Amino acid sequence: MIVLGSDHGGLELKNEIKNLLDQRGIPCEDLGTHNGDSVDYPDFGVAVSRRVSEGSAEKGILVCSTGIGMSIVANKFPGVRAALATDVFMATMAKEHNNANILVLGGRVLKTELAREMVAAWLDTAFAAGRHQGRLDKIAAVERQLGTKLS
Ligand SMILES: O=C(CO)[C@H](O)[C@H](O)[C@H](O)COP(=O)(O)O
Repeated sequence: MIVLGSDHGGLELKNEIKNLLDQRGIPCEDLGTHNGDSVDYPDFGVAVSRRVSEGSAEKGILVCSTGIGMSIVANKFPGVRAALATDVFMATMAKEHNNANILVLGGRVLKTELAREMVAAWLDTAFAAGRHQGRLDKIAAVERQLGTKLS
């Protein structure tokens, strides 16, 4: 299950991504926003990140105008590794090296076709593990030390 979220600045691209997931037969749930009214990106970033952090969704995709705000929000959540990507190489590395469980995109940054290629690259790439797992373990250790908790 992939959960999707956007603000008004990411709505159009999020809808395109939902089409891509539907075409590929990948189950997804759109947690909003559902229309073009101005909203606050943290509300939707939290909704998606909470689901991934709790484990009720395996992955998430977040879109705001730039992707920056959504990245800031998502990476507050324990166990979330949210990656803001702007090209196919970054989207690929986000999975291969970082095992990112949330991909973050900028709706006012990316052309639709590029974004679709990026999502496909992120989905189709395998985590390389090995030395990269050790680095993720260090991030998880920092999270435990800082005592981040969901409330
Ligand atoms: O990109 C964003 C945050 O990083 C959000 O999409 C904001 O909405 C963006 O800052 C644009 O805001 P506006 O209210 O549409 O002017």
